[in-house]
Amino acid sequence: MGKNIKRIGVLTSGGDAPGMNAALRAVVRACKYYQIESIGIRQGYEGLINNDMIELGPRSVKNIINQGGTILKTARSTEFRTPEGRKKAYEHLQKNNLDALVVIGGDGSFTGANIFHKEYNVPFIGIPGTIDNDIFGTDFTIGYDTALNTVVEAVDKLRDTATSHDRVFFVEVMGRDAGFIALNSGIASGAQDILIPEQRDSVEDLCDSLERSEESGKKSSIVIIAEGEQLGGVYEIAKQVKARHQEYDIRVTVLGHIQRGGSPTCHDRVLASRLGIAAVEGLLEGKTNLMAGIRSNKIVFTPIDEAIIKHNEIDTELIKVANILAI
Ligand SMILES: Nc1ncnc2c1ncn2[C@@H]1O[C@H](COP(=O)(O)OP(=O)(O)O)[C@@H](O)[C@H]1O
Ligand SMILES: O=P(O)(O)OC[C@H]1O[C@](O)(COP(=O)(O)O)[C@@H](O)[C@@H]1O
Ligand SMILES: [Mg+2]
Repeated sequence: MGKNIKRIGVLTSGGDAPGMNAALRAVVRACKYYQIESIGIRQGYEGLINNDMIELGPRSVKNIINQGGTILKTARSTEFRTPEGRKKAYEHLQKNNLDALVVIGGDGSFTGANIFHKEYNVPFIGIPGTIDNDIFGTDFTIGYDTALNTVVEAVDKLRDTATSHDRVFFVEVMGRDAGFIALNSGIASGAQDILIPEQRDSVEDLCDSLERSEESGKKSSIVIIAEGEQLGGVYEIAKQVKARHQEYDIRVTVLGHIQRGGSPTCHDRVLASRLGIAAVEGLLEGKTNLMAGIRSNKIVFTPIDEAIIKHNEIDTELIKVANILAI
């Protein structure tokens, strides 16, 4: 076993994501399997700063594989962004004899862990947990598949009412700076147009698309807009379309945090289970400053700097698919 790791601290940080519990369960059970101890840190980095931790064993994580959210709770900790906050965190880490950390979170959480490592040399491995799927080094982040399915289910319902009233629906989905949720849910829910931050869009193009839809005989349309869209917010975009087409009966729906909850899909549970075990095994092999991810269905470790700085490109084939099917 590498680096004398006997006690691992595990935390969930940043925005919660369905499947974080499944990842926690896998970390705790892998620790037991490899005969080391696992300690749960509550509320992300806040728990390190406030010494809020709990010993975990295989039975402490029973009945959570199917639960959304995170039983450890999560936080966006402003104090951890300060050297003083991280000093307190390190003191409590030492007090609890933690030899390494598993950080389940997004790019922000990894940035924090990286800075902490540079200052105090604490080994850590990150597990990508965010619905946004915006992390380089993995084909999928934990929670993304569940969020996609939630969006598709919701848009299917909107389609029923859109069709009944011959309306145009503008639906805003999450994705702070990324269009993965929008693009994939848009294809799966049969959207007429999909607006994502990675692409240059214009209200003119959007109107063209809606006009084409009318000309081809469609009586109602759904437009999916990522919250990070550069053109502006969904209400503003809807207003601009209405100004050009007063005859359109437009409605706006912001799906919001409903996308962050719910029981994780099979895909997210399996992904989380694999990554949780990989993170523990990585630490025991002496690995650090890496993110465990999955690419082409194989576990891969990516340097954390790369995971933070690089970005997954939007697949242009998917954009083509969306365009062809909107005919
Ligand atoms: N530059 C930073 N320095 C120290 N800690 C950071 C930094 N960026 C993020 N963090 C920590 O990670 C937490 C989670 O980051 P956030 O961006 O909110 O979510 P996510 O990890 O989901 O991207 C922050 O609340 C903060 O405690
Ligand atoms: O939960 P909050 O603080 O309202 O933040 C909302 C943001 O969190 C997300 O749901 C997930 O982002 P992170 O996983 O990076 O935290 C984004 O899609 C959204 O922009
Ligand atoms: Mg983030």
